[in-house]
Amino acid sequence: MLDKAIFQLPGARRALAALVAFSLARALLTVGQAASLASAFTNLWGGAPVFDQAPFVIGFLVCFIGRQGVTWGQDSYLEKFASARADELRDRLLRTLFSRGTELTAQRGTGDLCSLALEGIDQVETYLRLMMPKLTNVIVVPLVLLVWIFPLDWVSGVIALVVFPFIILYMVMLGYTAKNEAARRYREFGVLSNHFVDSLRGLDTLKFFGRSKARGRDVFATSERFREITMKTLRVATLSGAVLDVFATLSLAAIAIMLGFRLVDGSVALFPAMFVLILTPEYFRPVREFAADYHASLDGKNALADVLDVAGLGPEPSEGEAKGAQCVEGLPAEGSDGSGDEAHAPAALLAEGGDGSKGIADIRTARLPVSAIAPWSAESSLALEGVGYTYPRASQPSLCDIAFDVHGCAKVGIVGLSGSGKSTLLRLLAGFAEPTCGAILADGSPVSLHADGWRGQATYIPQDPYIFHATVRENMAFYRPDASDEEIQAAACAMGLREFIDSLPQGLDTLIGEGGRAVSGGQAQRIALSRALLDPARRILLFDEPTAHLDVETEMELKSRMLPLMEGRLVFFATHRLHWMANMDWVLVVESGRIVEQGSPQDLAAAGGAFARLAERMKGSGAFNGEGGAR
Ligand SMILES: Nc1ncnc2c1ncn2[C@@H]1O[C@H](COP(=O)(O)OP(=O)(O)OP(=O)(O)O)[C@@H](O)[C@H]1O
Repeated sequence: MLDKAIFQLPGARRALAALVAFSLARALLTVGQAASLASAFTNLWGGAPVFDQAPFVIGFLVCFIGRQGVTWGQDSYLEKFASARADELRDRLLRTLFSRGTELTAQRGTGDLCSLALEGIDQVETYLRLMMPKLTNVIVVPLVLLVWIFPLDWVSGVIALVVFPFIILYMVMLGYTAKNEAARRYREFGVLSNHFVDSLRGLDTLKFFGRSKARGRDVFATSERFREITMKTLRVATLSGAVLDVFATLSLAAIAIMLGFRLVDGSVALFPAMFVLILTPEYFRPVREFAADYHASLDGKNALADVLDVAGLGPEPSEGEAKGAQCVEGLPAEGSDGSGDEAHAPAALLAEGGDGSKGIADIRTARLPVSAIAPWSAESSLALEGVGYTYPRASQPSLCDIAFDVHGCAKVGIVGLSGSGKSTLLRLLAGFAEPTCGAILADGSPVSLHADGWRGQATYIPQDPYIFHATVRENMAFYRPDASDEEIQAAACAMGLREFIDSLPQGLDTLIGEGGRAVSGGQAQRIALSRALLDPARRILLFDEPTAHLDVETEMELKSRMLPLMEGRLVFFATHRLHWMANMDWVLVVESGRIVEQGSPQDLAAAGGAFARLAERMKGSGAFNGEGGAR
């Protein structure tokens, strides 16, 4: 019944202790209420004057008001606790999404993550608010009431005691059924969210290929499945609640009937009979309240497990799981807030034998120091040693034994056939993912490129840079919101955006991106390049096929603007278009996740090895001609 995940929340033990105290107060006040009422009633039955009952009436009122006060105190305490935990979880979740977003969206899907961040956290809050007090009430209240019932009427005490474990057993059995149904419903909701977002994103493609109606039917079918599972879960919930109610009512009736018979034959006095009769419904009330909300809170329970898992706070995988997975992410150090600010050891350094096979538990507990990364300069160096990477859930590594080093403001080209691992290598260099084995050294010290110290000085420019729903100015000054108009205008000129901006109705203040004015692929690239240009602190540029979908004329024009931007910076440039390699200082040739050749472009071209073969194979698609021009 008690969800262990709750204990992973800060202050959960203290909150449970406070709730136990509230439950205890509630139980004692209930006893006070019952005793006052039973006394007054017994006295009146015995012919005592009405006015003499004033102390009992006052006692009853005091207990009644006290009980309302306890409920109010408990609710407000929990309100604060639940909303503080929900805020922390939302904060933690969002920071994890911003830090490991690309990896997580690939794993779980955008729609699922959106619903987790929006609805999921609300469900967790409701879950904490509803279930924690109900749980302590179920445990504490019946126990306290039994302590009072037994001495006064042991027969009723025995009936209540015998019935209670059956009720709990029944609840546990139903709980399992409901849990499975709710887990299925929760999973289905994630599928539905992903399906919906995916359909919206791919609407153009679906329309173009005449598949939008079929896709609409798919979304309908998924929604229907979700509806059916929801109805099934509700059926289980309603039925179980009703059965539990009947069970509790029958037990109550049994105690009442027994009391009635014994009252008539004189084996029990009126006061204990009244007292027990008043307390019995209170004895079963916590169980009924728990059962009534149990099903409603299951989504929150699933969401809590999910949030903790995504935010990296979930239960640690077993040794076996860890060994089975070659991919072990860099994990925040103890006390870390997960922002990546703290130094934490790259998992690679902790893996034995360089294959990432050491147990995850060892890795979580290991605390090797990781150096801070200094701002990149002409004297800096970066070395990858035996680096490998396996995507989560992938059976094969995408990168193996990657080793190279770069010094100062070098321009490094990364080439290879489609699927060879260029983007994966860039993702590691951008700090989007941690190597699963091997080590990364900056200036000779182990580092995690996941840390802000690296990310803060790197710019990642993919094939389709993301244009935010914001003004042109905001999009360009993304890394430096304080950039002056003059600086933005200068960047616009340098990147060939002048004409485009002049053509916009509100110039730099025109809204672009989704829901605003659309921009072409080339314009998006220029905006992304302006972002890097406007922030001189960004001395590391990571290009992932930035011109792959541009026509040759646009590419050549853009190239003439990009090359000056690369000067005085460390550049990694992954591309299929080999003419760029003539402008690089060093080239890495990747095949099936391994670097098969590296060297200066001229040496590689002369060597007649993998690079020369690749150039031969790519003739006609912007091949390498040794002079930096496409042919
Ligand atoms: N999210 C992922 N999960 C599992 N495997 C992946 C994932 N992304 C890429 N891969 C696999 O990793 C390998 C390398 O992919 P990567 O995208 O790095 O290649 P690439 O050289 O950049 O290809 P391209 O030139 O087509 O972009 C491929 O086999 C690919 O299928």
